[in-house]
Amino acid sequence: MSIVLPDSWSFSIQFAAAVGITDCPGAPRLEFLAGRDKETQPSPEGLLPDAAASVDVLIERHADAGFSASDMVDLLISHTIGGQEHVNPSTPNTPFDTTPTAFDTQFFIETLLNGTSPPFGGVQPGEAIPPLNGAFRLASDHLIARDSRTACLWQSYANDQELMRQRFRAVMSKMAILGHNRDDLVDCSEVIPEVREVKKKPFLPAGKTMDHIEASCPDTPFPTLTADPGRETAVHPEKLPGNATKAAL
Ligand code: HEM
Ligand SMILES: [Ca+2]
Repeated sequence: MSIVLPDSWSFSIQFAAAVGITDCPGAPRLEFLAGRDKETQPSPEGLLPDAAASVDVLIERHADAGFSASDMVDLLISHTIGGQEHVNPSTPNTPFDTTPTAFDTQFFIETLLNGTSPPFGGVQPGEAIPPLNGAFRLASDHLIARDSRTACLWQSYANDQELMRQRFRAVMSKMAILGHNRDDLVDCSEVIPEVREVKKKPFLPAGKTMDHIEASCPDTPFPTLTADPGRETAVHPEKLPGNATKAAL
């Protein structure tokens, strides 16, 4: 049997995301459903969540789209392989954790380190002080990591790669069918490549101790982690994959 699939931007975006993350050790193998219609209208202004917004507003925005506060945390697992160039253009290509090429739990550890390294030129709207030179922290991630509604789930991922991976797969399946009837789509998950394991165990960046963790879940202590040896870690964005070319331009 052959299936004719309509080509569409949403097909390409979903497919590229599901295939793309398999390049990062630790990523889940996402479900991939094909068969979306062509959609040519731009999204209305103001619908995307703003890194400078309060947690109340961010929770409301996600609720509008059918996502709970816990779903919002689960979607933010994506930031373990993220970075920025538009929130503070004076520090382009700065990552959200020290391992932006690994789909690991470092994002949930490092967002809870206290902020000690203000960017040269000052903190911009949507930015919070990062814990390491060369790293970047979104104000939204900083607040959600510490908010009483989300802090315990946030912390639960700090030392649990498998839970984090499973929850990301589940919430991405939910996001993928927004505005669609699941039964109208075709499950093509088998075309998504196999994934690799992340080798390194969760750690504190060199130079940090447990005293630098701003533990924010009253129910459970933050897991005890060991710091990498050596001098305090500095993140060197120009050494990240893909950035060498950008730096040379
Ligand atoms: C509270 C919700 C969210 C906020 C406020 C937020 C905000 C941001 C901002 C401001 C950036 C930097 C963009 C730039 O300067 O180039 C970013 C990057 C990124 N975000 Fe989010 N985001 C949110 C949710 C999500 C979700 C749901 C996903 C995917 C499931 C996601 C995936 C990413 C990725 C992969 C990057 C890195 C892009 C790159 O490296 O070029 N984010 N986010
Ligand atoms: Ca990472």
